[in-house]
Amino acid sequence: MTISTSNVSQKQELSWEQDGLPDLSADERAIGYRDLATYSSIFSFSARYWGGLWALIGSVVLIAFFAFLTTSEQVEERFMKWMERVQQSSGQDLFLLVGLPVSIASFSVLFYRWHSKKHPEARVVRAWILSAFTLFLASVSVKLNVAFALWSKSFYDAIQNRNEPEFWIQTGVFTVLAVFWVLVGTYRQFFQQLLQIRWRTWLTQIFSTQYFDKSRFYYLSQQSKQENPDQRIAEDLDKFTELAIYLYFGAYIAITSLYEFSKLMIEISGDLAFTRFGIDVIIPDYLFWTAVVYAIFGSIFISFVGRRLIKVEVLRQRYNAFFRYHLIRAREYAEGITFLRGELNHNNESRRLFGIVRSNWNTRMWALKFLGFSSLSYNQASVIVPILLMAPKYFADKAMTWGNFMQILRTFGELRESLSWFIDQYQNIAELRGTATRLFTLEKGMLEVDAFNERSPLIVTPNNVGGIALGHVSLNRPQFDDFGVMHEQPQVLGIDWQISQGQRWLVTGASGSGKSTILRAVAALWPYGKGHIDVPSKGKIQFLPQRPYFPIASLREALAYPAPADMYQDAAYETVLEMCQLSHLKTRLSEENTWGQVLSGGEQQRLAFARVFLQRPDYLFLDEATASLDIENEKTLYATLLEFLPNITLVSVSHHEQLKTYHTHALHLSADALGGFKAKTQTI
Ligand SMILES: Nc1ncnc2c1ncn2[C@@H]1O[C@H](COP(=O)(O)OP(=O)(O)OP(=O)(O)O)[C@@H](O)[C@H]1O
Repeated sequence: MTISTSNVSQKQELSWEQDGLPDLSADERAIGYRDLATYSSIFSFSARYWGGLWALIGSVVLIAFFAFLTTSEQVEERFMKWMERVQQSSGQDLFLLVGLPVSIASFSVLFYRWHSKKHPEARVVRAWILSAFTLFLASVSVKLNVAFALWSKSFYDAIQNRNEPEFWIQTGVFTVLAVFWVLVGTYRQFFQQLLQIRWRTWLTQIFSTQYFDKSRFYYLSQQSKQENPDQRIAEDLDKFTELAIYLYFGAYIAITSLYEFSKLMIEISGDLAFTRFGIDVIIPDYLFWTAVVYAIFGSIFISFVGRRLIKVEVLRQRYNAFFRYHLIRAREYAEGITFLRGELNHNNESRRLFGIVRSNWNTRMWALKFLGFSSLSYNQASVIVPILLMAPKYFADKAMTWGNFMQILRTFGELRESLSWFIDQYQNIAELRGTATRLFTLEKGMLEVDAFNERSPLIVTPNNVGGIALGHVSLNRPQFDDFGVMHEQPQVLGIDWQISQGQRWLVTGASGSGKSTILRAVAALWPYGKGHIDVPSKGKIQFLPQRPYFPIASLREALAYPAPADMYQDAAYETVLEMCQLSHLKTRLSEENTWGQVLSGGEQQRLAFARVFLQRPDYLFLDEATASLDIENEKTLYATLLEFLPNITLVSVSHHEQLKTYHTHALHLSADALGGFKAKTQTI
C-alpha cells in the first residue's frame, strides 16, 4: 500500500507531556462526602453474602467469640497444660491428646469438602465456615506475635548474659515460632483469597444477571447517566471484595492485637516518676499511654491530610474508564473512523482524555505526597520515640535488662501498629468507599430503571387473539436536560393500528419520524409513551434491526444466536445460506470471527435473513433490514421469504417503494401540526 493520508504522528508537534493539565476541581466539588457510600451501607451490602441482616449480628458474635478465645488467659493456660501433657505422654495418651484432635480436624475438613460438593447452593454455610477458619488463623497469628514479643526478652537476655545454652534454646524457639508464623500467614492469605473469589463470583452473578435481565443494560444509558457500568461489574466488584475482606480481617487483627499488646505493655511498662519544679509526678503505665496518645494524634492528623484522596480516587477510576472506553470505541468503529480519516481526531481525543487522567494523577500525587510526608515521618518517628521514652528509665533503673528493653521496644511497635491501623489503611478505606459508591449507584440505577418501566403508562400485554393491536398509542423519545435529568419529548402521537395474522405491512415515513420507535414499542423495549399494545402470546416473534448483531464466534453460532449452535443440522445451515445467496460462506461454518466486522453490510443483512429462515418466526419485523442490498437482491430475498414462510405476519420498515409489491397494507408517518408525527394506515 503506497497511499497513506493519515499522518497522526507528524501532526503531533508537542509532546503530550507538555500539555497543560485541565482543571478538574469542579468534578471533585461535584462529589459530596455525603454522596459517598456510608460505612453502614457498606456493612449491610457485605452482609448479604453471609445471609443478610442477621449476618451482622452473627459476625459480631463470631468475632467476639474468636476475640475471647484469642485474649482469654484461661485458653492460653489450657493450651500450655496440653503442651506439657503432650511432652510427657506416650502411647495411648499421645493418641488421645494429639491423634484425636487431628483426626477430628481432618474428618471435619473432609466432611466440609464433601458437603460443599454435594450442596453447592449452601453458600451461606460455606461462607461462614471459611470466615470462621480465617478468623481462627488471624487469632493464631496475633498470638504468635505476642509469643515473639515474649521471646525477645529471653533471647536478648541470653545474649546479654552470654548464656550460650539458653541462646541456642531461644534460637530453637524462634525457629518453631517462625515456621508457624509463615504457615499461618500463608494459609490465612490463601483462605482470604478463596473467600474473596467466592464472594466476588456471587456478586458478579447477581450484578451481571440484573444488568442483562429485563434488558436493563439497554435502558440504563437511555434513562440515567450511568458511567461505564461494565467497568463497575468487571473491576469494582473485584476491588470491593478484595478491599473489604482485607480490611475486615485486618481490623479484627488490629483490635485483638491492640488488646493483647496493651495488656502486655501495661504489665511491662511500669510507672514514670520524676520531680519537676518541686512537684513529684507519677505517670502510671506511662509507655502504654504514650503509645496510645501518640497513635491517636497521628491517626487524626493523617486522616485529615488524606481526606481529599477519597474523591480523587473515585475520579481516577472514572477518568481511566472514559479513556479506555474511547479506545474500545475506536476498535469497534475502526472502519468508520479510518474512512473519514478521523484518526487524528481520535488521537486528539485520546490526548484530551489522557490529559484528564494525568491531571487527576497529578492531584493524587500531591495528595499522596502530603500523606507520605505525614505517614512516613510518623513511621520514622516511631522508631526513635519509644527508645527516647524508655531511655530515662533504662539509665535510672539498673535492674532493667537489655531483654526488657527489646521486649518493650517490640511491644511498643506492635501496639502502635495496631493503633495506627487506621492510618495505614486510610487509602484502602478511601478506595473501598469510592468503589462501593459506584456499585451502589449502579444498583440504584437498575432499580430506577425497573421503577420507571413499571410506572410506564404504555402497556404491552400478550393475548391469545393472534395478531398485534396498538390502541391509542403515543410514543415519546427520552432526552436529557442540562442537569442530566431525563424528559420525554413527543414523537408519534395517537397510533391505532391492527395487524391481523397473515397481513404484511410496509411502514414508511421520513427519517427520524419514529418508525423504528414503533417497532421498539411492539417489542416492549420502549417505555416512553402511553396506550395499549396487544402482542400474540403464541407464535414466535422475531425482530431484525438495521444493524444485526453477531457474536464473536463460529459462523454456525452466529447464525443460530441466541439459540445454541447444535440446535440445527449443518444441512440446515447450508440451505439457509444458499437461500440468501451466501453459498460462499458454507465452508466457513466452523470459522470463528468478528462477523459483524469482516462481512460487508449487505452480507450481514443477508446473514440476518438466513437466521430468520433458520428460526422460522410467525411474526417478523424488519427494520430497514434490506437497506444495504441492491434492488435485485432485496427482491429475491423478499420473494424467497414469502415462498418459504407464506403465512408469515410481516411488518417492514423501509424507504424502498419497490417493496410495496410484497406487502398488503401500509402505515405512513407524517408530520403533524404539534411537532410530532402521526400515523395513517391504508391497504395496498
Ligand atoms: N435511544 C434513544 N434515545 C433517545 N432518542 C432516541 C433513541 N432512539 C431514537 N431516538 C430518537 O427518536 C426519533 C425517532 O427515531 P427512530 O429511530 O424511530 O426514527 P426512524 O423513523 O426509524 O428513522 P430512520 O428512518 O432514519 O431509521 C429520532 O429523533 C431519534 O433521534
